Amino acid sequence: MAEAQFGAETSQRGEWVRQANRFTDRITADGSSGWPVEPDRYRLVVSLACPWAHRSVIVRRLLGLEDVLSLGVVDPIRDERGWRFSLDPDGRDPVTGIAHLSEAYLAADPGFTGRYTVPAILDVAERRVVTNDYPQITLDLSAEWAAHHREGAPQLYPESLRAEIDEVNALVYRDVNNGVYRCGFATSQQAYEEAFERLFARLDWLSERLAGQRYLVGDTITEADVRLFTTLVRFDAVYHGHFKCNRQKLTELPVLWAYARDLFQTPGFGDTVDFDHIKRHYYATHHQINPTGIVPLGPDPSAWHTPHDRESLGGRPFGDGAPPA
Ligand SMILES: N[C@@H](CCC(=O)N[C@@H](CS)C(=O)NCC(=O)O)C(=O)O
Repeated sequence: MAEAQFGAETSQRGEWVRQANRFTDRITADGSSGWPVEPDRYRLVVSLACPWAHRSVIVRRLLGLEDVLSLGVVDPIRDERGWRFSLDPDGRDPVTGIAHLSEAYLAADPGFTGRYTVPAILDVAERRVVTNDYPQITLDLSAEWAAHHREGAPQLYPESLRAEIDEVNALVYRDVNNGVYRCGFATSQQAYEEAFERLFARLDWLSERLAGQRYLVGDTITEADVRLFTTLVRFDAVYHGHFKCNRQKLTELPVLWAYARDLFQTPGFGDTVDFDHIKRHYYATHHQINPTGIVPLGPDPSAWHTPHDRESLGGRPFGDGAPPA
């Protein structure tokens, strides 16, 4: 199933072209979208393996939204019906009662034929997907859910920095976040090489930028750091080998490695990383690029805890605010 779905997203030149997000409704503070922000009404469903979903897990935690927006975690290994709640008792999500995420997609649109993707926010009572629009989900957690943020929550998407954050995010998305997939899912040598060159050129650009500043935009953590982190933290575990992104390992790129460790050691980042889910998902489910399904034992993750020495660059992770508890 996964192979056929990936086939539909492969161009004639062998390039990977990601499907558009189908459910783009927004949950808003004023309810004008028809989906008002409301504690306990919605459920965020993620795979801990998935970098797009990981963004929302980090942002939810940094903003202290755990008590108002619950989290469902699917099994990193999908079956023929896609993501499933087989980690939960009786194989059902304890809040919505569904066994497969596809049930919530089909409840929203019985004719849906795309991939059933995470992250998705479900309306609990209706057991249906409201949105799988992952770039908008995190921005809305910042802007629309502000009334429910914890005290001292950071401004991840401040008005004054939005243009710069958007600009950095667009480049990081094209060349890095999605760039690793374009390497891994390329089906022609040329498409792979083009994606590879763009990826590492952008990592060089990021290294230069981050050599003199602690965070990507401004002097505190923003949405831009969250988005880059979820790719960097997977780099050596899966992208370097499985997706053939192997000019260097992250650990061989000193600035980015220190930057990634700095974030990893910040509450909300490293404590949301699950290397077991990450490695099993990528290596065991992309049969077209790893037919044996063997999951490598390395790399040793203990290096993530070594000192990063980036405090001297100035900046404080949460500005005047406090880290999440
Ligand atoms: N919604 C986006 C991005 C989210 C995404 O790709 N999530 C992956 C996991 S990292 C997924 O859910 N894949 C399900 C599948 O391929 O069937 C998309 O449709 O491409």
